[in-house]
Amino acid sequence: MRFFLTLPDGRSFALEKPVVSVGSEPACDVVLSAPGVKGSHALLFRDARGWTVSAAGPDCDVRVRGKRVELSPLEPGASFSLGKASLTLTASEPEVASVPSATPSRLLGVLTDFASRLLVQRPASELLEAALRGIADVTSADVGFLVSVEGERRQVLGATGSVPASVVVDSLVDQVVGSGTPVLVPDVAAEAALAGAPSVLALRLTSALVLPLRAASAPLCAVYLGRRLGSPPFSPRELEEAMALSSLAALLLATSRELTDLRAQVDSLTQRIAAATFEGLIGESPAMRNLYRQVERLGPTSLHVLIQGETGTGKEEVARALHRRSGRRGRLVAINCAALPESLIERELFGHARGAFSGATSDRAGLVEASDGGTLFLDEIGDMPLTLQSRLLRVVQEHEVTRLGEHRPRKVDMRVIAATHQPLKTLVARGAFREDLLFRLDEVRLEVPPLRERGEDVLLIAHHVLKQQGARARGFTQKAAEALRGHPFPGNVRELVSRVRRAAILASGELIGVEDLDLAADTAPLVPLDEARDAFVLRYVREALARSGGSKKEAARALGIGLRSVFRYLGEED
Ligand SMILES: Nc1ncnc2c1ncn2[C@@H]1O[C@H](COP(=O)(O)OP(=O)(O)OP(=O)(O)O)[C@@H](O)[C@H]1O
Repeated sequence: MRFFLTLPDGRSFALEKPVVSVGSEPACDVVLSAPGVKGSHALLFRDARGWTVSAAGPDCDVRVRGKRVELSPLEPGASFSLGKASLTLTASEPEVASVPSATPSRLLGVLTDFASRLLVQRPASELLEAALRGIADVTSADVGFLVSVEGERRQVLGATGSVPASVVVDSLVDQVVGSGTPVLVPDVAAEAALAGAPSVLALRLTSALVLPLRAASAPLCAVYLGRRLGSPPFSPRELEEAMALSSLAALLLATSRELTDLRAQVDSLTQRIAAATFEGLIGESPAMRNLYRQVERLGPTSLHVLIQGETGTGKEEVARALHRRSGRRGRLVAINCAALPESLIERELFGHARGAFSGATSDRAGLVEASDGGTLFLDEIGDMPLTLQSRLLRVVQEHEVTRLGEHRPRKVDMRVIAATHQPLKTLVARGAFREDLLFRLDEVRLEVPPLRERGEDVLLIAHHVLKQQGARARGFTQKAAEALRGHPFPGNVRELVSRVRRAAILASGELIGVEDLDLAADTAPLVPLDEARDAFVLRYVREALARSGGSKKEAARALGIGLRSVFRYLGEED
């Protein structure tokens, strides 16, 4: 059954779309100029029960049998009025027997195929081919092809049979690409403008259906379906089914593209991480590369090293890297001076003789002896009690240790690496740290930069942690990546690692979002504007410095400010 709208001037408008707009504006499907007819006055739409008329707004006068209505079903033959214009819905049997529209099982088959392709990732070209085959099958098209349109460039991406090259320069394809809406031509012969179209001639078509297929940022495609002599024309119902499938296919393509992009991103990050890894440390920022060079140079020497950096920046990792690069055959023995009470540090470090204190039931070597031939790592050296510092000085200076309760010193060959987040010079000034010990430990100093000055390293480490977790999520949303880059990370790498680990457990999809990382910007406490501005300027200047490999001159040039300003913002004297 085909439906028509008979207009006041006797013209008949075929209702071939499921929704038809009526009004005085030229953009409407049915343009009516009569008193009382608004720009966009009414919509006619079709569902399983038939056609319904609906007023487009509260001031649009729509009447059925003289009664004003907002919404009213229309029987075939029913008249209704829009303003002063009277219209009638008429129905007629199609002149040619129609092809039975896709049976539910055929539609279901195509839908199932689409769904299964969502699960098994295929290349986009394969998905497009499958979409074309599915749509051509459901609409019982005699021919079908798919053209991609990128500017002037057109390309046949797939076809159900052989398709001459001339069809790509086709006015129907132009029309669909230009408007982004489908075109249904039930009877090509009746449309003089189309009768000579290359596709119609080359494929000997009697009826055509052309649909747009757009998948996110992918180039627009047109699905061209045709029927030949002997086949009935395409129907509006087939147009609807084809459009539904084309939308689904677009979704399928968009998802496939997203997954492909994500995989490519993960692959490239994996390669970047591999190239940016040095002895367990990850980072490709100039600051970290500089650190790697220093570790490489200092590793094989026997110089004592003082590692300075904020908490959680990776000082212990740097100490381990130095030890591995030292070639020393012994172990790296670590002690955290902040974690133990004074008496325990003493026993742990220096060892004791049997009976040295109550409970000392046997002789025991300390960590200093255990590091013989290797490295002694003294973490949080700033917290080493003053009373123990002189004993430690002897160890560092003389390379000998005396166990508690003994008088005989024992020779040890170890290298000392100490780490601290505290400014030891200030501790010396306060009398809390021995200056002579500082000189001994500070033969060379390594600065581990805070994470916020390492640029993209944040993302590399985040991806590495995610991979290590073996989580379902394989990446971060754009917003989450931006939030990670913008977060100041007061707890440095340790904070980053724990945030990502937690997010990996919480995230339910392929990508970790800002909410999973608990980094929503608006949850941060507000600070006075001046403070926020200063903090931002400092961070930005440091970032510029990091990107310019530490060159203040280059950073100044990149920021468009003078060299003196760079010093000023960094709080340094020039
Ligand atoms: N560059 C890096 N790449 C990857 N992981 C890192 C990096 N730096 C540190 N980590 C990880 O971050 C965590 C903290 O590092 P580490 O314990 O070495 O920091 P720290 O500066 O010694 O901390 P603290 O100041 O508390 O002693 C560890 O899990 C470590 O493996």
